[in-house]
Amino acid sequence: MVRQTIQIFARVKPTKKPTAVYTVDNEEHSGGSLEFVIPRDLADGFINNKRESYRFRFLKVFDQATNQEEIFETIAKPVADNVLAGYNGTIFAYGQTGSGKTFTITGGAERYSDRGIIPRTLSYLYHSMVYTTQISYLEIYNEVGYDLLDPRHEASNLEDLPKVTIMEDPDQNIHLKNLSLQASANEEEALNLLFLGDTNRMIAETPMNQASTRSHCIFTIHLCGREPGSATLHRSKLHLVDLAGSERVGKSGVGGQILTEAKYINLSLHYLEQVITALSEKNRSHIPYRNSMMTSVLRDSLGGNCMTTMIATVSSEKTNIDVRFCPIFALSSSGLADRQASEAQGDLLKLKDILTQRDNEISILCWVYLVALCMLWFSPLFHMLDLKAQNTHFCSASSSGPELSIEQQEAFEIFRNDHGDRLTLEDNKAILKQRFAEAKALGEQVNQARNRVSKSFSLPPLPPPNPQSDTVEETLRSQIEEEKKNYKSTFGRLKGLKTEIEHLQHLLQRSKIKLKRDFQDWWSQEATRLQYWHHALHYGIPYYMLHIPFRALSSTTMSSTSIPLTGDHQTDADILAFIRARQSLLTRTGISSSIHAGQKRGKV
Ligand SMILES: Nc1ncnc2c1ncn2[C@@H]1O[C@H](COP(=O)(O)OP(=O)(O)OP(=O)(O)O)[C@@H](O)[C@H]1O
Repeated sequence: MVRQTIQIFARVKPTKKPTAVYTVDNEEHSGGSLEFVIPRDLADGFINNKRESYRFRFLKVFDQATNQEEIFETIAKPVADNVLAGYNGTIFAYGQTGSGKTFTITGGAERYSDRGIIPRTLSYLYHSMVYTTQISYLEIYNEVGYDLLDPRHEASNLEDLPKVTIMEDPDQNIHLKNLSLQASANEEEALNLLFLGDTNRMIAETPMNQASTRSHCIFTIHLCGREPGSATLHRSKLHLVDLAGSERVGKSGVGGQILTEAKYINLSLHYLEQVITALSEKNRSHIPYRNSMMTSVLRDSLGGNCMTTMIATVSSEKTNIDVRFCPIFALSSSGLADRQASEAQGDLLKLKDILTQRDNEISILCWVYLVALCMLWFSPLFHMLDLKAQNTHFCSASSSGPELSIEQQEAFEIFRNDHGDRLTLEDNKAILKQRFAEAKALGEQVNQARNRVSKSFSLPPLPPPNPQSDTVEETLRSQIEEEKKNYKSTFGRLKGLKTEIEHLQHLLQRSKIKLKRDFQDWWSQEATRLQYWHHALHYGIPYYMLHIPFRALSSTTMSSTSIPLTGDHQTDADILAFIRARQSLLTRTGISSSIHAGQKRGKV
């Protein structure tokens, strides 16, 4: 297996504020370099021997103008290709708080073109080949793991959520308990999971960044697929890691919970540095993975034939730049990046080596597989041969043959007599027969004892059935049936009554409304009538004249008087004119005489 080098790139965050003086130098063969010039601060004292220039080497340095597409093409695409080929991969964003790690890994929220490595990689993977894909999103906060895709995240406190724990099987494979693997059939589903996880992340405001991510987040894409035309399935995973911002505790001016978080963050970043430095050392046998949760989780995806890429994000703002305390520069100054730069030229050859090596490994694996298959087929034969050999061996050993090994002697221990001499096969058979007979006799005794015990504990026999109780039961049962029937019919009747009552209530309601309307009509007519009566009395017109139904008068007759029958705004003169007109009309039509007659008969 060819070991892959860990590749480290740097990205300078664009800024509008005054920047520290820095220069970027990207040479084709020797990689890139980033140099900062930080003038000595006189406030530090008269004697100040601090360095003013800091130069760091990376595989490539991306300056402020670099866009997200370029970052994906150079950094993430090669790793994604490697993952598609069946190898694990990890991409880290590493840097000070506010230097652009989340922007690089997830992306900015303002423009579509600001999409970061995760969305672009998902799009690339889904367009590359048909794979079954699963997503997990782990958050490591203060060295405790949480599942960011756990639906309970929104409703519960962090402490109430189940903690993700690391378990190791005998083959030293890592398993994460309580971390869900969510199947995502397409890019959209995967992006939804990313957004769900991002909303659940632990974010706090720090003096250096208003929305500083306080935890390490590992977005893992688990792939399972086969290359076209191949029957072999391969599994691989790609970890996209947004590390919590490293910060100088003194400088960030924080306390309380944020100070605790900062301590955890810095400590875990320190352990990560240790692992990365150890991986880059050629003859290093022990890699300290177990020191932190993050390195334990990423153990199978760091170093070896896994492609590990780091992008060191740098903010060139004067207030933020403190190269001496940014851990990534510690890595760079430890010579790791230097080594990588010089190794950059050999990468192409190495990749070729890897592929040849892989081909060799595959052919070796095929041979091993073939041999294993043969052994599986012939194993019964081998077993028979082995038994035969053992038998011969034993028979010869039991007489006067060669000495047995200690294990064989222990296995054959029962075949010795009281003096420790080995017995012949016939003797052994006899002993076994005798022991078998003894065991049988013992079994017999146990059975007898069991019978005795069960007899002494047996329950009294059941009383014979009582015919009288049967009839009582029968009567009771029929009574219950009768009651049930009664209940059913009563229930039916009640139901009918209820419907009837509801119907009557409805009718009542309607009658009430009608009555109200009739009363209102009657009342308005009565009011008008009273008004006329009042005027008639006033002007000496007999009461009976007003009792002639208004409808008895034809509309034509009324129109000739041009006085309306009813009206709220009639003047006294109008009403008087109406009464007079009615008086003359009654006289003309002769109705007044019949009224007189009726009045006399007491009908009016
Ligand atoms: N390359 C860039 N281009 C444009 N804006 C950027 C770039 N890098 C970062 N930013 C902006 O800078 C701000 C801080 O960036 P970001 O949140 O990614 O920093 P961070 O390193 O993840 O911080 P922390 O460690 O505190 O979470 C954001 O508003 C982000 O949009």
